[in-house]
Amino acid sequence: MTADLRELGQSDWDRWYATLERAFGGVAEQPEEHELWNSLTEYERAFGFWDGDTCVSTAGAFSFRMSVPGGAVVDAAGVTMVSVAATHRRRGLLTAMMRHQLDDVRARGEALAVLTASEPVIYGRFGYGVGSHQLRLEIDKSRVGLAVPAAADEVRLRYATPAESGADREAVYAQRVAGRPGMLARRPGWEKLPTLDPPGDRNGMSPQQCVLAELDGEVVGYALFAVKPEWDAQGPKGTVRVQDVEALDPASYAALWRFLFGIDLTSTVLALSRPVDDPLTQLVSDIRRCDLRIRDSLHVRLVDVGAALEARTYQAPVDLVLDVEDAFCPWNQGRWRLMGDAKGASCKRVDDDSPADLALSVRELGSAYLGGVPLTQLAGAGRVRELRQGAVAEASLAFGSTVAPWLPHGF
Ligand SMILES: CC(=O)SCCNC(=O)CCNC(=O)[C@H](O)C(C)(C)COP(=O)(O)OP(=O)(O)OC[C@H]1O[C@@H](n2cnc3c(N)ncnc32)[C@H](O)[C@@H]1OP(=O)(O)O
Repeated sequence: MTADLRELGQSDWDRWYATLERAFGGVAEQPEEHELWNSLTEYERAFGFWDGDTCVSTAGAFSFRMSVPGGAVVDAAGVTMVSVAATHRRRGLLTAMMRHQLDDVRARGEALAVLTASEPVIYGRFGYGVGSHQLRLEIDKSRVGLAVPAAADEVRLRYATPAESGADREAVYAQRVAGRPGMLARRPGWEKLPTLDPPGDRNGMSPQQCVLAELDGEVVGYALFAVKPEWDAQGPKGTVRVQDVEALDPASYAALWRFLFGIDLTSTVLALSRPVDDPLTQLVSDIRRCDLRIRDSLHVRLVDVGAALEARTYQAPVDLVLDVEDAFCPWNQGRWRLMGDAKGASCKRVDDDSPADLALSVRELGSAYLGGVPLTQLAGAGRVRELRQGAVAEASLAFGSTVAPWLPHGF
């Protein structure tokens, strides 16, 4: 087999994207999805292997800005649309694409690459670690109450169409980004993603609905959701599927959830992706009846260890030498001295013979980077080696985040 890696040309998008769709089972997306992903494709960052005239693999990246612990919003390559045709699988095409892409990310000066994986086993070999998780909640409303603060009564709720509420929702979202690591600042065009709602994908759900929360005439929160009406011999048993809830204050947040729980003729509230520290889990009266499930969300790769570790801040003062193993991006391999605190950090190569305090691979650094996976946990699994007593605890405290990282939507 000879296949050439080519940058994506404008006229090749349909064939290129069809290769991706086929690798995901061959069910064509709805026209609205095609149009959106076509408009968001960054052609100069999209490529694939071609076997003659046939596209046999795809990959791309988005030029994201992502929040990191401390509140900075930094460049990150959002790896996306990765596929290899089943006719060409397990011959190294993915590996070749990852090589090409990580070299390109480095050349662009982006210190981080991030992705959501179709299967979590794929990307560890390329230095990605699971850096954030998401909660799924399926709540039996008949058994679960909400302890809503009295101030929620001051919040006014009103329906708005998803389209007409776009500017208000984006303004709220934008204010939330810096406060939670792993959130993406949405560039123009991306505001369409949360309200992408092709009729062919609804499976009995209503079109997407939106409710805005207002305090003193200002929009301070929103909920995007859909309702699936269902009935059986005992009466109504519909489902409220929550796509997103964001609010700028606790009262508005609780008021929005109270609204979602109160929708008539429904018995279940289903939230597919919430942060693992979602205050909702403290509002509910019976956590067991929320059927919590946790799964991996954002996979994080430090492409430039020094620049990435300098881009975030640290919860507690830290001064450590890290011995980093990175076979796929050998420019990161070796010892780095990290000094930092809540104000800033420096991370430089160690040229002298200073001994390392911790030994870990770049994959573990990716897991710990956003503050969602404690280094103590990774050490407990034998994935971080403590070379100086106490170093794991010091590093774990410093790398932590007061707010759990979370990615609100896929890409
Ligand atoms: C960010 C995103 O877009 S995620 C979406 C990823 N895409 C998909 O899941 C679509 C369906 N799957 C595919 O298209 C392909 O199977 C891919 C892209 C996952 C893998 O492509 P391939 O070209 O077969 O991978 P490649 O041959 O480079 O494999 C490299 C190594 O990873 C392993 N590997 C690749 N895919 C998988 C997998 N799904 N599960 C376990 N191991 C895998 C291979 O066995 C190989 O291991 P080895 O080096 O020990 O031999």
